[in-house]
Amino acid sequence: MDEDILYHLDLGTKTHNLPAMFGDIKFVCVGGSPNRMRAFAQFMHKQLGLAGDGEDLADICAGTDRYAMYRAGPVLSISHGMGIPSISIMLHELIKLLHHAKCRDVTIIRIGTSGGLGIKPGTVVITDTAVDSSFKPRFEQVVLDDVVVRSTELDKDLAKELLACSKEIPDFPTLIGHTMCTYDFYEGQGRLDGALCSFSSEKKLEYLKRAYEAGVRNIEMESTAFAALCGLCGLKAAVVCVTLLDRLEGDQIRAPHDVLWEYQQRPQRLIAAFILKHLGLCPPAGNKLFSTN
Ligand SMILES: O=P(O)(O)O[C@H]1O[C@H](CO)[C@@H](O)[C@H]1O
Ligand SMILES: O=c1cc[nH]c(=O)[nH]1
Repeated sequence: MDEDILYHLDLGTKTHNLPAMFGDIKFVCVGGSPNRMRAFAQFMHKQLGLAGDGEDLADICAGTDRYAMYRAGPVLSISHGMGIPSISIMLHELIKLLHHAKCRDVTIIRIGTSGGLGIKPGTVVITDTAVDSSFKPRFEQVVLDDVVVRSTELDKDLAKELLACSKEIPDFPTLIGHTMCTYDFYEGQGRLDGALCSFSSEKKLEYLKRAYEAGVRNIEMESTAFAALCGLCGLKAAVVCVTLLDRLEGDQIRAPHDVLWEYQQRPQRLIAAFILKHLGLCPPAGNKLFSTN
């Protein structure tokens, strides 16, 4: 193409010098919420010891209110909204952006929240395989009038490396497991508390227990599309989500806001440790990486 307009990011090959803006990016972190992704960029800014306090980082996609994007050194932090259609659009444009910018050896990580299955709330789950609602490692994409089935394998070595990094952060549990990706938060995740509910509590528990038996440890809404798209485009990818509740115990997220905020920081702290290790850096003295106090 003579020109590529990345419409939802408000960036383009003629309007922006993408190699100058992004050519040195090595880590891309994505997550649903714009505020979380700004907080992560500010946190990375401090961890990397960059100049200034990082409080006034500019939103690179400020010209659109679809997604928010921030950078801290070689780390790009982008929001993707909720659900597969939203993350798919963002990933198509992000992957083209990395291509136009001539980025090399990029690792991409989704840092999210999820519902846990049979594990303590606050546990961080590193996904080995993203599975669909039938516990199969596949993502079905409609292309023209065909349903194309794509693999959802993630990089196993990267998952193991992240688990090894988690050993240095002992104040929360981290484990590797399958992540189930659904098209909905309520009926699609077997919740009884939506506006509609068409099944019994017994049926719900029987389904969630079968998911647990199949190796599922958490449930969220983007991982299969993320794994499929990143895998096909040759990006090393990982999914790291904290669990906000145990779905075998209930449906509503009842933890207070300060607890939920601290939970959200757990994947961020793990990924910061991973990035610093890769860059051969140590966290600054008195930082909050290894302790919440
Ligand atoms: O915490 P984030 O990244 O938004 O992800 C999870 O939270 C949302 C639902 O509350 C879904 O998008 C789910 O995947
Ligand atoms: O239960 C939950 C919690 C967060 N995100 C989800 O998709 N499900």
